[in-house]
Amino acid sequence: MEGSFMKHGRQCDVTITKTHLKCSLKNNIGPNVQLEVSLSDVLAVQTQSRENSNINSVVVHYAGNKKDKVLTWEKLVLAGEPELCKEVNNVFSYAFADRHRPKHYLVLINPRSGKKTARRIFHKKVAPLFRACGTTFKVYETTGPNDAKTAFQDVDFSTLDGVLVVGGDGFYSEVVTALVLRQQQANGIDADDPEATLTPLTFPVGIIPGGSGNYVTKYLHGSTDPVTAAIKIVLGKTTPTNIVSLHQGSKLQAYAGLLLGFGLFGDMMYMCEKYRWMGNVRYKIFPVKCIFSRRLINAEVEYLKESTGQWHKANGSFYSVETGVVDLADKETKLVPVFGDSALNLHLVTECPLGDHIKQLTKVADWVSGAYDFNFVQTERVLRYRVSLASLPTVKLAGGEEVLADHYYVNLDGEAILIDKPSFDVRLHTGIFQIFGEMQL
Ligand SMILES: Nc1ncnc2c1ncn2[C@@H]1O[C@H](COP(=O)(O)OP(=O)(O)OP(=O)(O)O)[C@@H](O)[C@H]1O
Repeated sequence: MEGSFMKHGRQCDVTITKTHLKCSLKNNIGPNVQLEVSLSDVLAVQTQSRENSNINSVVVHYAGNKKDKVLTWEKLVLAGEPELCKEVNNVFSYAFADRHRPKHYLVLINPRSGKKTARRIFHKKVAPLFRACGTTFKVYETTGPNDAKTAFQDVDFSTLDGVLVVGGDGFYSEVVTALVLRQQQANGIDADDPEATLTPLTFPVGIIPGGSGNYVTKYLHGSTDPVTAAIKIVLGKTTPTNIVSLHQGSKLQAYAGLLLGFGLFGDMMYMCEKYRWMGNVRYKIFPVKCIFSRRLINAEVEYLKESTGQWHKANGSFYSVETGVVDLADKETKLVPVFGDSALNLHLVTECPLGDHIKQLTKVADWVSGAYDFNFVQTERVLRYRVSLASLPTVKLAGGEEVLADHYYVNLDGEAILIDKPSFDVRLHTGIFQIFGEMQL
């Protein structure tokens, strides 16, 4: 369709094709200003009638592209005769007839995430966008750790188009764990059984970054901007993602959606959690301190190889036993994140000179390819693995239970989990849910 509107008192000729909206804004002192918006970037269209006037307006909300993969919420306001505005609205309704956009969300906010700004981020930057796009939401603010599941009481999950997490990676993992557990309970599956096959979630999960690291959003959108994340959620495209279960004894500890690292990474996270009051500066101090006091841990690692379907064994002393749930794969000179891979890359880091170790860790931190191509890093593509710490000293508790005498930790999505049993199990569960957004390579 074609039509002439007014924009800020100037004539604006609009053409809407099957794929684009094109505007040509008359400019008296220079060439006309052209604007072209792909219909796939249109977030919503509203028509507004003006009191005591025979002119209405159409507001087109769309995603604008800034540099560094950041998206902006843009509005094009066009004034025109009521019939013309109605026609524009009809054209968009027709063009969008077969597109499914989420309509109703459950939003969980961790008010203590990062710099404690998650609440403000959601209400000031995200909620107005959702409202403009006609989406409704129910908000729950947690009152402390492990409170996310309280939000699920009285929620009819069949009416939800998604659950949104406003916070950091640790909170994402807490919410995902609570959602996956709820789904298993509803389907009579014992999540404490490491052999259990999990039932997937029936709705996508989205993240509005509000934490300190925000790596899941960084990996997925290439930016940690909350408006970009909100726009991706409104656009409704999703990516399948995996989780990894961590079992100790006969108990599920948690599900990880980002990473799981035992040894050095666990120690680093434990120290960062212990000194949380120091703010983000702790992430600069303690990783370095932990590298200089790195400890070798005697362990036997059994792993189920993807290629052979057979169990294999590695015995020795390791600085770390680590896996990315979102894998990092070599692509030209960079490491790029891979969601929903068919296997885990298990990295076993063995004895090596400190300088080489720092070089290797720096490559990982800088996302440089070849970060795992060192002779002291053994990498295997696995579906699951078991770490046995049977050779480490243990003590008997009053109740007779035997626990490890020293403290060891797993870094699970940025949270430190104490490993006090002589073994733990890690298992990949593929395609357990969809996450809002598309990979930006
Ligand atoms: N209301 C709350 N008060 C205190 N802690 C909370 C609350 N709600 C959730 N938590 C806990 O806070 C922990 C950290 O939260 P989150 O991941 O959002 O922030 P972060 O650690 O600053 O960010 P990142 O993980 O990206 O570095 C989570 O493990 C979560 O269980």
